[in-house]
Amino acid sequence: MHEWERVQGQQFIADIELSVDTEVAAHSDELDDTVNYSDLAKKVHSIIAGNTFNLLESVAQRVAVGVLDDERILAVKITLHKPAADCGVGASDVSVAIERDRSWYADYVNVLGSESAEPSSPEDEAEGNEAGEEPDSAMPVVVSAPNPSFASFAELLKGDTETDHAQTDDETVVGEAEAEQPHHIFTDKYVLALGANIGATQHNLRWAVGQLESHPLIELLEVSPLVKTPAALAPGQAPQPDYSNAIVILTTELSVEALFEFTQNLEVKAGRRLGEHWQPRPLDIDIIAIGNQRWQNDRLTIPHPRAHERIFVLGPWAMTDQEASFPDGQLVADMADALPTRDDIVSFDTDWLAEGFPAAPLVVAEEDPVPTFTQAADVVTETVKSVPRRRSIRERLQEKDPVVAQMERELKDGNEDAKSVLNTADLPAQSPAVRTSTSMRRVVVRPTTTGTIPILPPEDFDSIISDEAEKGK
Ligand SMILES: Nc1ncnc2c1ncn2[C@@H]1O[C@H](COP(=O)(O)OP(=O)(O)OP(=O)(O)O)[C@@H](O)[C@H]1O
Ligand SMILES: Nc1nc2c(c(=O)[nH]1)N=C(CO)CN2
Repeated sequence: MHEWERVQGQQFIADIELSVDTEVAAHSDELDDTVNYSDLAKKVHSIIAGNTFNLLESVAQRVAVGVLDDERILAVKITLHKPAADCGVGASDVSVAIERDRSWYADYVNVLGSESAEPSSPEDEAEGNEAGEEPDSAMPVVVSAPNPSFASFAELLKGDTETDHAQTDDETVVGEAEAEQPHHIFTDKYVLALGANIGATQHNLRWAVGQLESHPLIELLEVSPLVKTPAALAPGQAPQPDYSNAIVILTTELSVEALFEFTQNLEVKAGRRLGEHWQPRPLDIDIIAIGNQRWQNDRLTIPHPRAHERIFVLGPWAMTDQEASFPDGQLVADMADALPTRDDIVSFDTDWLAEGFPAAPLVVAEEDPVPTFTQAADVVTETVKSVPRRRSIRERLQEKDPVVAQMERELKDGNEDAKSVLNTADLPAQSPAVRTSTSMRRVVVRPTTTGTIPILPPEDFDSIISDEAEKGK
């Protein structure tokens, strides 16, 4: 494909042959029981017109994925014509024909799903430890606390940016290594929000980022710091442990539906149970935004309908991409700063991927009850109108988190549920670490480092806060 063709556009003609079971529709005579060719034509049109491709083969394959997103379609043959192809001897029709079926689609969507190790239980992990090594019973997450005097989310990590990206001898910049590889041609940035508030939260979030990172059709661009916030609850919902959340920004050749299916599978593999809305969860992945696209179907609404009021989405997103905006032009950083829950980020960790990507999630066994807490967590309701009680970050850090305190007490009393909630049994790292980044740059990979992070007594936060403030200058 020539450069001018990509810039000026060109005409394509797609012949699409579907393999569909027509038996049901033949009996019912209902349009809903078969594939509506008008809907399909619109979809194929939006795939071809809405993306930039280098090769006819890429266009054809992307159309095949879009067609097979409808699981009633068993197989598809696509012949894609370019009637005005410039072959150097005058325009002539050039075409590519491909055939794809459901089993190809399943592999395509879950390329790694079939290869990755089976989820392991916390018990397996404990057994798998190196000789004599005790699982770390310390609270592993809080390594850095927000600077209480930060001016805005966009400014928050500015001081960190250079250090984060200074390349040392043993780091490889993925962007440079990739320079020789073909570039992904899909330009829209996909913004995903990851969250977890039960089980091995940090472990499972790192695993999920690793799964996205190693999917051959996904190019990971950015991962935000891991932020901790009180659970936003529906009115009347029982208290829950605090959430850990992060934003991942990527581009992909998967269709939105295929990406969604992949992320839903990750949630299931991490042990997500179906049930109550907004129940505590070991892994949640939402698609927050896709470039400036705005649309809705029966499974997805883009942008995510509740993203604009969630500090655990806007905060880490703004820290990662200071220029990010919603399709209406509003800056994510401004929206984060305007939220009444702005100060609810009790801590954030910019180095949370340093230990690399675990090979498998840690799953709390199906029969285990979801842990219950006898002491209330901070409860905020997720509507901007009801402003939650606000405490300063400093206050929050000085008081011990009530849920953590409660769980530590329960741990002392030998309560195993509390142990799993305290995220105590992270696997050793399996692959190079991706550092979180704080501006729109390529992900930096460096060799794995291991080590445990001790619980910090509250008084140590003061020195962290002043160090952070120093760094921010
Ligand atoms: N942008 C989106 N990203 C992810 N899921 C979405 C999106 N838009 C709509 N959904 C739908 O939401 C469903 C998830 O519902 P569920 O009750 O589990 O939501 P949740 O993740 O618990 O809460 P929330 O969507 O408020 O974060 C998905 O099955 C999906 O169909
Ligand atoms: N802090 C926080 N609260 C939540 C979250 C979340 O990710 N973080 N997700 C929810 C349902 O998706 C409900 N409440």
